Amino acid sequence: MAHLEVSRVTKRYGNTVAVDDVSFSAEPGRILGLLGPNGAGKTSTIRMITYIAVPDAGAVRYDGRTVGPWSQQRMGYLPEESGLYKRLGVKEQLVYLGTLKGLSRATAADRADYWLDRFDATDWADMTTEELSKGMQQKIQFIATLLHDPSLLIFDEPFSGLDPINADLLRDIILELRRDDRTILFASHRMEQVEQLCDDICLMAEGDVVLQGPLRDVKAQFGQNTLVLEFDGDDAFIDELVTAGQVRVNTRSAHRAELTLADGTDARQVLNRALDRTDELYRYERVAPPLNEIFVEVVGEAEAQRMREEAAAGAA
Ligand SMILES: Nc1ncnc2c1ncn2[C@@H]1O[C@H](COP(=O)(O)OP(=O)(O)OP(=O)(O)O)[C@@H](O)[C@H]1O
Repeated sequence: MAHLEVSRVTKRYGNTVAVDDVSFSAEPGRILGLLGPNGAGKTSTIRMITYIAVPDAGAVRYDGRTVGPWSQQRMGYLPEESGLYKRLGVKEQLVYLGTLKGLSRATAADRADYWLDRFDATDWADMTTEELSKGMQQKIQFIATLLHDPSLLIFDEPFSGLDPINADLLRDIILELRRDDRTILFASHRMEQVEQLCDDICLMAEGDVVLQGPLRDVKAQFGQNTLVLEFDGDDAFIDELVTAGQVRVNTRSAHRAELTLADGTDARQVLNRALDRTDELYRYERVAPPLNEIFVEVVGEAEAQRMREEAAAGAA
């Protein structure tokens, strides 16, 4: 079974240790979320997996063998920045990129047609990349990543620039690839996306892995300190709880709030307050914290805030 193993890798640039003794593995049929703020070392790690860079120490193995030019043929990498040729036609470019990965022109053309159709992009086949919107370019780049049928896929912020409909389409295709037993690595700042899509996570900060494992196990470690409330009526009780230091607000809208209990606060106090102040409390649930809160706990509020700002900037 094809399997990716990153084993004690270190990468330095001058005095900067971009990646410091990092280990993790990724399995077929699962999606591993590589998560962390800017500068955490995600891109440097991906560059070693894809053999664009070589580790100063440690090794990356795919299917038991150290990565090299051989493994590049079996990997598909969607980088954060577009790597398309602006002046080439969409299909012409896909065929060319396919031949670079070892496909015959005929096979590359057939696969390009198939994927253009799946992405509802057949009409763009003769347009040049520079004529396309950022979201359309992202779809073409995604197709280029899949064309040679790689068994390992690495997606760096794959949803950037996509509207919700296309993001759903992309998500469906990623899940289809997972069902097809590909090994998938998904790097992102967007914790809610990682949470929705990933089976396993690897959280990096400043070159180190600070948390890793199956998402469900990671969440279970952090207990059920989160409350989901849905209600009708006045929501001022939430402000009172915040002012009293009993909860923090994760998300809040007119009839729904997701709150994190402060240490030492009894969930019952919050329940009683909600019952007392709202017209109707129609949902009260204790759940594991969202990934965002886990991140706050592990790396601190300042770093988490920085990452939320980056995610917001990336989504704009
Ligand atoms: N080619 C390079 N030369 C010098 N320093 C580098 C180089 N590439 C990365 N670094 C440094 O290494 C550290 C890790 O960077 P890296 O790009 O791997 O992080 P990242 O987690 O991918 O961040 P981002 O989310 O911004 O892509 C940073 O301090 C960065 O400045």
